[in-house]
Amino acid sequence: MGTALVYDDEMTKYKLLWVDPVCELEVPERLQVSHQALVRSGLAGRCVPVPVREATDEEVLLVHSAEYLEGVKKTPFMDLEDLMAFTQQYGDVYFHPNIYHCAKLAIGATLQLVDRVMTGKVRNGMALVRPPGHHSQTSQANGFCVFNNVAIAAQYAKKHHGAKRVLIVDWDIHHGQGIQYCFEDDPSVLYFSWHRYEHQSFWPNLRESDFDSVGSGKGAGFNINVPWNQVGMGNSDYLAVFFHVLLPVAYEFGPDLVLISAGFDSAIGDPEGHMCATPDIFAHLTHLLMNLAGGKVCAVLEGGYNLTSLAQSVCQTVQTLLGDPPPHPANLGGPCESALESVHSARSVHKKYWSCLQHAGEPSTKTCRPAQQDGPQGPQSNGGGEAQKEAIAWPEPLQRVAPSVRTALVLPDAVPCADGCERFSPAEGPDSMATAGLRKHFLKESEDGVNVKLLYNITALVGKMEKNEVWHCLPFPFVPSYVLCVCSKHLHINFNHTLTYGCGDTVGLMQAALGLLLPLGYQYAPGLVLLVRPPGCRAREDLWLQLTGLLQGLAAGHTLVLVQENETASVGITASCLLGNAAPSLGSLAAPGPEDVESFERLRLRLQTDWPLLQTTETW
Ligand SMILES: NCCCNCCCCCS
Ligand SMILES: [Zn+2]
Repeated sequence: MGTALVYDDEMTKYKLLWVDPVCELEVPERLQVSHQALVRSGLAGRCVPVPVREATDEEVLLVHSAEYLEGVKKTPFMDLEDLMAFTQQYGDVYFHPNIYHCAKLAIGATLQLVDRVMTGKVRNGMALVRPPGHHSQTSQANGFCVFNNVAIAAQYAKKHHGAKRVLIVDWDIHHGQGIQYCFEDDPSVLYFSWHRYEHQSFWPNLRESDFDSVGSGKGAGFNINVPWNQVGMGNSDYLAVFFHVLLPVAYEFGPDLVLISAGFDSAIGDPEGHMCATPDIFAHLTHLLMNLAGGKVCAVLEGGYNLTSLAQSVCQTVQTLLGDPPPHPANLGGPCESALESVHSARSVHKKYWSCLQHAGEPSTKTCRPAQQDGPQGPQSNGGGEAQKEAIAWPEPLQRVAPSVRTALVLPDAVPCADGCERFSPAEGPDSMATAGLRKHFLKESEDGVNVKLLYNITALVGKMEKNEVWHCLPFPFVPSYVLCVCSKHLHINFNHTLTYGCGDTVGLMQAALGLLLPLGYQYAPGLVLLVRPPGCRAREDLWLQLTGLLQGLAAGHTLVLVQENETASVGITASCLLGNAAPSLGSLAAPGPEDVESFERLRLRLQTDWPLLQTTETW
């Protein structure tokens, strides 16, 4: 199944007709540069093009009031004076004779995407739209938004596709208050948003954007706000929130659809965000969501006002939706103190609603630490609207070149090759340092009779992966069961980092994968991931497929999965996972067993000093 791309340049045909320094950022070029970047990189050509359509009144009314819709309907016939007057009643937004048409196309594009994903015509996709939507509310436009595209899409998916649980991930740098208000008391829609907040001093300056707005009534626990109280947040801060707040809850929630309010003003260089996360991080954020909901992920453009980082981030997102493994994550350290405070606050206020957070600490009674002079990544201009003094530069994301063979299988002749894969012939070609290292190690082990021929094949495969000729492979059969990460600097297998972690059940393993293995792996930055399925894991096939999917975020996707002799049946589904197809949904996860929680916490606390991406609370 493919990846849909929904775009129409009609949505570039409105713009600001008067002087307004707040709104001048929201320009038609935002959509043009994003689409052109997708075309030039060849990514658009790999997507399934899906036409836009206008939303019907009924679809607009899923979220907005009739009187608001009636008012907006009049704007195409207004002259400049009336348009300015009409605009005055709302905040930080502008109208144009063609914006009503474009706003209906933005909803229609989003719903076209939802239709194709929910009916299985495509696996996932992206809608490149403007005007954005996440700030607009029942009866008002706000923050460049006229209709709430993503909120309407969630209601539409429930009503027309029987979606029971919809997860909305809003990674835009502004709080999508319009979405929060829409689902405040609705437990069928889990809304997650991080946003620049600076203790309510950043727009839209709302008290209800803070971490203690958790939803109300039956919706309590289904609204998660992670406020950024400093600018300069980077890749490690974003990943820490995914590993320790969003993903554990998302897997417990078990959505049947994921909508991403994909705003890229949270990327480096953005005049609104003032953050430092690089465009490649959106490849990882997208990847980490792609095994939820059986892979049904719809990304919908919201903000993003630096045309360079916007275009690069859109490409990173779409290339990952297409199934290409993300690049090696760049310069990961631990999250900064301010980010840790935000992570801790969100976890502690939600521990009563989500069993995966049951061991989170209590809300910190500490007053917030005196603000550092500089943001975590050095000096940033501190004003919301201040123009950045020095132009921010960052390296262009590296080309993510797809090797000729994506997944190779080393199988006994009797076992049929899974479709889409290549059967790998035994080792040939000169030993690289890497394969020599592996060979030396494995041969040392060969006293206990492990299949030496197989080992040669494995080491040859590693050599091919190292030369990026093959991404994944599935040599088979194999005996021992341990997972080891092979570091990327030079190949040494450092068993100090072998992490043995016994789990009672699937839930415990899944939470350990999210809160321990992934942060550790991302920080360790291995050159190769060797995933060995222990005997008898057929019983947890879906869990192992989740792990196989998630771990492809490491080592630029170079994954070696070793399968037991008696598990021929799992070769096909494992190969499918290595080919980029989503793992089957786990559904909603139950509570992890207390003993699992105990051992998980003990291990995390022991390791977090050396591996700061494991931290979930501030260290002071
Ligand atoms: N000082 C007021 C700044 C208002 N900025 C509005 C930004 C809307 C972003 C939509 S993603
Ligand atoms: Zn925004």
